[in-house]
Amino acid sequence: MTSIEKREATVMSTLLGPRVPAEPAALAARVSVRELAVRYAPDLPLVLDGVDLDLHAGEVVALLGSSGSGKSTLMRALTGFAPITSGEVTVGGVDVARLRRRQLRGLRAEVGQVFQQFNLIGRLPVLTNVLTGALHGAGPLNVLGTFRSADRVRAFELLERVGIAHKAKDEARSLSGGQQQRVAIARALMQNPRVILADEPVASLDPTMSAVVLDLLRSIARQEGIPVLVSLHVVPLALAHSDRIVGLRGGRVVVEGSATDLTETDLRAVYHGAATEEHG
Ligand SMILES: Nc1ncnc2c1ncn2[C@@H]1O[C@H](COP(=O)(O)OP(=O)(O)OP(=O)(O)O)[C@@H](O)[C@H]1O
Repeated sequence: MTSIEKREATVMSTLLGPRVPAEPAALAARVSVRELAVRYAPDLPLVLDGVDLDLHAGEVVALLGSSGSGKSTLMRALTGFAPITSGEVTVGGVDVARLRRRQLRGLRAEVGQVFQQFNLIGRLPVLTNVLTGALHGAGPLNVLGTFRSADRVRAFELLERVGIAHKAKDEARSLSGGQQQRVAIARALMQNPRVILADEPVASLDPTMSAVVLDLLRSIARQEGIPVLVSLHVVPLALAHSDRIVGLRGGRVVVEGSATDLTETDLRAVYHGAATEEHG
């Protein structure tokens, strides 16, 4: 350790207090949710109630639940877009509820998001769409509206990674749904994300393309070590393309476990249970 490093270490330990043995990086959850409750307004009921969730490097976790069970709200809470009424949400060790607006922007820059409707800029070339992922960070756009060449190289590599580099110059709107979703994934990767949140990413795709996109997310999770949280409405897709399942019903986690161990009873708890409660 140099003398500067020693001085920094002393300052940090003064600021942070005695050193607590850290969890090994590979075991520490990238995302941790504890006893999360969300209420959108004081006069509205809880939308999430006592939710626990961990996301680890390299895993795909599928979020199941009927419409209105709180899947999107849980994802929004991870980026501070849903109010954290009580409980704790940490992303990369950062307590989301404590962040000020500017810090929240920083956090969002490190969270890759993939949506059902792709959210690309249709009239812009595919490569430019991927490059916009870099804008979340330091803003490498210069006054002429062009991007740094290093970013262009990286964006092209990411298009190769998702298998559509040959479409780099095409307008995004000219691509098929499956291709557009792969552009959206490349854009998310351009952010060098700590985690990827995919909210119903295959709801607009046919079964073949759904499998391609979910396979891609899984290979990214494994190869890049990025946890992926994906909400899905099609149970067989969740079973085939995720490592773990978290089932929400009425804002509570009612099922949590390995995708290979999910039983009919578990599924009933997630779906039929809700219907029984509502209509019974
Ligand atoms: N901004 C908001 N203000 C008030 N209530 C909201 C808001 N957003 C969502 N809700 C309510 O929270 C509940 C959960 O909604 P959410 O969108 O999280 O469910 P979901 O499981 O993602 O549903 P879907 O599968 O239909 O997308 C619903 O009752 C919804 O009406």
